[in-house]
Amino acid sequence: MTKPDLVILNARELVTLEGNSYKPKTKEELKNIGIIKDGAVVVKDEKIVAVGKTDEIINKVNITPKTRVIDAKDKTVMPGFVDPHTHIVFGESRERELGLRINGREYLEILEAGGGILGTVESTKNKPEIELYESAKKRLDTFLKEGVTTVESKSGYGLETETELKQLRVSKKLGRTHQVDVVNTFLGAHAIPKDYKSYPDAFVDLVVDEMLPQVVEEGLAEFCDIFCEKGVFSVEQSRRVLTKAKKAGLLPKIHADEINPLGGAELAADVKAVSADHLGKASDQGIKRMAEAGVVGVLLPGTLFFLMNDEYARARKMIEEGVPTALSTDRNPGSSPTESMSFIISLACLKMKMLPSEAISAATINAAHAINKADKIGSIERGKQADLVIFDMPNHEYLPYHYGINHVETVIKKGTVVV
Ligand SMILES: N=CN[C@@H](CCC(=O)O)C(=O)O
Ligand SMILES: [Zn+2]
Repeated sequence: MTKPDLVILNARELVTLEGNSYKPKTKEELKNIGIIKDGAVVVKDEKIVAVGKTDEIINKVNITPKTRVIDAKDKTVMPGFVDPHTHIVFGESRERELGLRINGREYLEILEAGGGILGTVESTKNKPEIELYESAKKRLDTFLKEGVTTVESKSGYGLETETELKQLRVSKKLGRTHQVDVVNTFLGAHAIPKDYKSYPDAFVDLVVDEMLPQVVEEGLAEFCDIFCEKGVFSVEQSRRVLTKAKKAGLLPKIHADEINPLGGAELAADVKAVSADHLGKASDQGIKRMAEAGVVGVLLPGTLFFLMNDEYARARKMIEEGVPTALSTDRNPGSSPTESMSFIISLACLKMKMLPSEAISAATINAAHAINKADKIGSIERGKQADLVIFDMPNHEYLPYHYGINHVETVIKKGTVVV
């Protein structure tokens, strides 16, 4: 065997997630996370070149003085987490809204009154590109320490062409310069700006006729998303934006049925979206249609937790019906200010009754499918990018169990130790 750059040996549990690079895990498959006891991984030129039991690998591998050898005795090794839904490029966060919400104001009510997303729009417009870059970089640093090695990043705090493009350029630069890989999504239709309050369709015109062509022309995004919600964008407006985006070469995603059951899940199936996200109020029919169409359901329990909801998305129903489920932090300045994928996994188990194995599948290989990158990341398999995390814990079940703690000890990105 060629001389490896890095070898991890003796992992008590090596959680490979193997076998689903071309199709996301559904139903029973979610529980099967491909654990190798006393596992080893071999890395060469940023890629995984061998995976197996330590005693088998050690006989095959040609360790040289240049090989970095990591002893993972008593540790658990997993693929880097993939976060398929974030809003990390923004001006200011909105901690003042916490007191308002504790006193009974609703999230959509705050938005209606010009706060919420619209408040962040103001602070984002006024920030120079370099400041947006520096603050988002810090968020990526935190993600990396939490074991997240790829994130999707949305615009949506501009709501006019110049600021939307500014956010996407910042995000793209982060992808080039930061160790965390960043995948861009255009979310020009994230809220209706104040000036368009009485003319929402005119704002949709602006999104599809002015913003979208420039985003595509500059190659600033792979996906297009929209906030389909009562008082924000209707199902028909969402259909229009996503259909146009698809024609222009961007893959559709949708913020669907987060707070009200509008039919966003059904629309996701109609337009063959890559993912439908939130789904707190998705209907039975919507769930069935998503399963048939193979739309990944990205669940964001951190958001419903932070918005003090008692009800969570019906993960068990979705799994039973065959929706490929994924998990995300939804890192943003107002409804989910966290980078902790581990905490999200705990919430998925405690509030949505997902098993630890199911939640881990949802945060790795299925999350990679939600951003169309499962051929490269999301599992520990030969030929995949060497994005690996070593956790100081005896098994995978310990992750959601000992909650609110970062168990990450070492992060390896493209074969290099970065944490
Ligand atoms: N729900 C809509 N958009 C974001 C929240 C953005 C914000 O509150 O700033 C979300 O996914 O939760
Ligand atoms: Zn979002």
